[in-house]
Amino acid sequence: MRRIGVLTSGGDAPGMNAAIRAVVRYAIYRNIEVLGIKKGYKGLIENDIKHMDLSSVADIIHRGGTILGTDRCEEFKTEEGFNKALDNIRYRDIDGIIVIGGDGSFQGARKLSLAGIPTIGIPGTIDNDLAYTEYTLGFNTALNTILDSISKIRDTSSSHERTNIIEVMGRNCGDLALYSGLAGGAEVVIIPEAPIDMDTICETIMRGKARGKKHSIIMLAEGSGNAYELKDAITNKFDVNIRCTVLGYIQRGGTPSAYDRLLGSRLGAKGAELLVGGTGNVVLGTKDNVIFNMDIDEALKIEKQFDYEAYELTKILSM
Ligand SMILES: Nc1ncnc2c1ncn2[C@@H]1O[C@H](COP(=O)(O)OP(=O)(O)O)[C@@H](O)[C@H]1O
Ligand SMILES: O=P(O)(O)OC[C@H]1O[C@](O)(COP(=O)(O)O)[C@@H](O)[C@@H]1O
Repeated sequence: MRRIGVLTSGGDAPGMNAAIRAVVRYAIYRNIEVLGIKKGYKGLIENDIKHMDLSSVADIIHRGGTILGTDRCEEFKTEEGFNKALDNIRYRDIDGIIVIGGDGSFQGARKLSLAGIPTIGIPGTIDNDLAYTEYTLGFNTALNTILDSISKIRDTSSSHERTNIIEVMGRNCGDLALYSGLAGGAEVVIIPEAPIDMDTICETIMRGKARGKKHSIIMLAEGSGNAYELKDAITNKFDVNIRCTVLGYIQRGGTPSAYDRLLGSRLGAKGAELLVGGTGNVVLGTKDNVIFNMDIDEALKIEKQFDYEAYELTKILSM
């Protein structure tokens, strides 16, 4: 290998910059040239690709977002778009590509590998919805951002003796709501993996009030509904002082936590090391904090296990 590319794709996530920095610096350390592909797969289609040197990744390790930009590029899924991308990869003499993103991005990486371009996937998404790995880049930072918000919302909810519904990201995966609910002392956690009926929600809030609780927190994953609709449904059932907070994109930005900077640095360097050594069509992950690699197809087949223990513990501890 003489020249590798790196791109970030799908939703951005804190820690992606640490990973880009590690890819670039590790490859240069091994005398390999790195090209930065802008806006995910869109940059491949539009030939928006830049040479990167040591200083292109200076002063980014502490920044959220991604310096390469990202995109949800529908065109790349079409045959025409994919072929344009392939032409540009060949035109730029790119020998292999590191893709930092989620499962959709890995589908794209898999297709490139099948077309003869070795790819390595680095898991980057705040949702933590990739089953094959313990943690994805950005999840830890987003969790801490949510926890900070829960603490603030608890203060005011307590003063006003209110229930607050906090809606967080997570389309198919409730990890952000579940673990922030456990760490933030929520009374109710509503996630796609564990549907809950309205009566149970109302009874939990009423039971808390009856034993003198000043406030209740309901964590709602976006994949399980809308905070304002839930509020209406609860207030139709019983008289309760309730407010909603939709955290939105605040969860995706911000300076990455120590954990995500370390994870990004380790995954980025390992990805470059493997690619330079000729390995392709794999994704990187961690198990017991040790980095491993796995065939992309195998990794994408693994189904996420629901952490029932954490879910039950949240209920027990918030009695
Ligand atoms: N089946 C697919 N084939 C080729 N490319 C895909 C496929 N699915 C997704 N992608 C590419 O990956 C990008 C990111 O996917 P998306 O699902 O939006 O985010 P994530 O990677 O975080 O799951 C898409 O915009 C598209 O360019
Ligand atoms: O930025 P967009 O396109 O509005 O996407 C919002 C979605 O992105 C996420 O933040 C992360 O999604 P990814 O899996 O693409 O990283 C989801 O939680 C959220 O539903």
